[in-house]
Amino acid sequence: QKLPNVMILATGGTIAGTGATSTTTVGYTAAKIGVEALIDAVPELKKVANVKGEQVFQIASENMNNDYWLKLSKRVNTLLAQDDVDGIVITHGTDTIEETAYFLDLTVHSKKPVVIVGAMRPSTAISADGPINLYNAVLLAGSKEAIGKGVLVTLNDQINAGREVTKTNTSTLDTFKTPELGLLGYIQGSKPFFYRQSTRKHTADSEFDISKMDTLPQVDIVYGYANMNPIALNAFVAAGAKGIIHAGVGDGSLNNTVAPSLTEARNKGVVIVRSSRVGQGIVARNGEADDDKLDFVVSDTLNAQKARILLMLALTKTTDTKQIQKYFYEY
Ligand SMILES: NC(=O)CC[C@H](N)C(=O)O
Repeated sequence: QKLPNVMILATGGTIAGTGATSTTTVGYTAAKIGVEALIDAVPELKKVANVKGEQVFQIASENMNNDYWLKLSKRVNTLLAQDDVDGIVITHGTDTIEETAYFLDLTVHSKKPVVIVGAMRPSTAISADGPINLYNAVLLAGSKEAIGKGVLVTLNDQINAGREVTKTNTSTLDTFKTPELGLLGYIQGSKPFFYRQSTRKHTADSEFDISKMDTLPQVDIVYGYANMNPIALNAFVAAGAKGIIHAGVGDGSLNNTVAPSLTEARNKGVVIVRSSRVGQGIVARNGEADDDKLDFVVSDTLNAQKARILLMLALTKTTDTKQIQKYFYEY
C-alpha cells in the first residue's frame, strides 16, 4: 500500500519546547527543538506517511504576526500545488493556533488536507502530548477523510474546524474546543472519524488571494467592559487603523461613551465590525445598534480575533461595507 506524502512545516510553540525537568510544565522555553528532532521523536510517523520536515520559522506563537502568516500561507500554497505533496501538517504554538488556522482556511487554495497541531506540555515533560498529537496530525493530513474539510486543528484526539476552534483553557490538554457548534470528529485507533463539517466557504472556494501581497491592512481590536472609555479606540484610529473590531459586551453592545468615537471613525472611512466578548452566538445585525444607519458591519459568530482576520482580508478586496458584511455571512 502506497503511503501518502506529508510535509511537516514547523513554526515553534510548546510542541517544540523544552523544560528544565520532566515535571516542568510551566516556565519552560517554547520553540527550542527543530523539525528533524520532532520527527525523530515519533518513529511511528513513518508507518503512516512519507514525512519530510521544513523549519519555516521558530517562534512562540504569541509573537505571530501578519508577516509570518503571509510567509506560511504562500509556502503552503506552493507545496500543495506540487503533485508529490498530499497533505501538510503545521506544528504551532497554541496561543494563536486559532488565528493561524482561520487565516490559512481563507488563503490556502487547495482541497488537500492542512492540519495544524500543537501541544500543551513541552517535549521534555512526563506524558508530553506533542508526540501523539503529531502522530494524529500526520495521519489526518494523509487521510482521504480530511480532503476538502478546510484547515483543521487537532490536539487531544479531537478534530476541530479552523473557522470555529478556540483555546478555552490556559493550561489543560483539552483546551481546544468548538463550544456549541461542536467538534468535527475524533482520531481513534489510528483512524479519523468525521461527524460534521463547516457550512462556510474556505480553502478551494475562498476568494481571498494573498499570493502577491507583502502587507495586510491594519485592523485592531477594542475590548468592551463596564466603565469603558474611547482612549484605545481613538489611539488605534490615530495610528492609521483601516478597520476596528469592537469586541462588545453581550450582543456587541456599545458603551455610550465609545459609540460617538466609533461613528467618528466610520466617518473617517474606518470599517467598524461589531463583535462580542461573549464568545458564543450571533451578533445580530441592527440588534444592539442601528448598523444600517451607522454603516457598521456585524461579525456573525466570529470571535474578535477571527473577525480581525476576515476584516483584514476583506479590506484587501474592498472597503464597501455591504460587500464586507456579505463576507461575514459567507466565510
Ligand atoms: N502551549 C503552547 O504552545 C504555548 C506556548 C507559547 N506561548 C506559544 O503559543 O507558542
